[in-house]
Amino acid sequence: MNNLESYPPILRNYCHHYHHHHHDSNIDDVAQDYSDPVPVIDLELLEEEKERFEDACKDWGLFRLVNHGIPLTLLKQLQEEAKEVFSMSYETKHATCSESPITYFWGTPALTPTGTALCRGPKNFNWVEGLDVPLGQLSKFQPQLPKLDSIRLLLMEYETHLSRIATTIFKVMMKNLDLNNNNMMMKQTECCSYVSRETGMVRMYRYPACSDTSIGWGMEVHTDSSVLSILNQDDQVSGLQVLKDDQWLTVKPISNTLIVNLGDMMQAMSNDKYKSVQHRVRVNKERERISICYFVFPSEGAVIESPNYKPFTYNEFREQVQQDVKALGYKVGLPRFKHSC
Ligand SMILES: O=C(O)CCC(=O)C(=O)O
Ligand SMILES: [Fe+2]
Repeated sequence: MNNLESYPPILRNYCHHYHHHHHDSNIDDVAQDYSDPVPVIDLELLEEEKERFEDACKDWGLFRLVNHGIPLTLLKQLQEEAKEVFSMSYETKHATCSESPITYFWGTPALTPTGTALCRGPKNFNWVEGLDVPLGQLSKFQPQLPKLDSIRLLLMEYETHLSRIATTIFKVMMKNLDLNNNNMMMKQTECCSYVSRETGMVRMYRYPACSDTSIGWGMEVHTDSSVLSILNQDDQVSGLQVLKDDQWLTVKPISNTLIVNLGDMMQAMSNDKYKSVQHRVRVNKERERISICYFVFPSEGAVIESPNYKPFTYNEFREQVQQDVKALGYKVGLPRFKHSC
């Protein structure tokens, strides 16, 4: 591991013995062959290839998006700049929390910001650092650090693409689910209530390499609470795994593709026809991994209604999740809102 001072102190202690192993040859899990069981969906052919798209939503809850219209240069530049931001010293990153809406965390993001993970022991937290970026606020502030300001501008450009993609995908889903004339949709004026730009966010992650196999996960098994999540993952280093038919599959890094996963809100809106997919992130032994994840949510106050569920808003869902994590240590999620509960 190079650039030791960029890592949170506990991570340094656990991984510093490793850096002399770092070399680029002999990396077995870089995708060289493009065979990957993950369904490939062409953004321009969502309606033409309806069946393939429907199967991906029902059987996988995840797909690989191609022909997404985001310039490859933008995807790569974001990856590079995210890497640079993470390579700043830990103290610098930590200090950015207090000066801008962008917040830095490490350990478990769900339980949050810094500090709390310290007392839980090095093997009990997630092997990840992250930056939380509320997209609705990007145009309203200017970070002092030039690196942060530069990534802020890139993210603003990226966000216009992501919201276009999320809206396009969501509209076709609503059509396929035959929800266009549904009560839920009629009450809210537009589908945009369910894929809101204002509440969208990006989380950038760095998963440090770690050869210590007793170290747990980059991120433990979970489903996303979002409507949709769109992931720009490192195009060299793998880590993301998805549960399909009770088996864990590694989602290969393939340049110029995005990974879209359906979140809990989408599963509820579809009345469980579509799946909010379970996934996790493994720690890579040899190389650190960067991923940039976009989450889109319903707008504040948008009510989710479907036969299996009591009507609820995303805010109610989020609060319930926070409460459960605090009280039980894990997220219960959708079952809390089912009629049978
Ligand atoms: O880093 C990744 O590949 C996935 C991250 C993720 O699952 C999440 O942020 O919810
Ligand atoms: Fe996730």
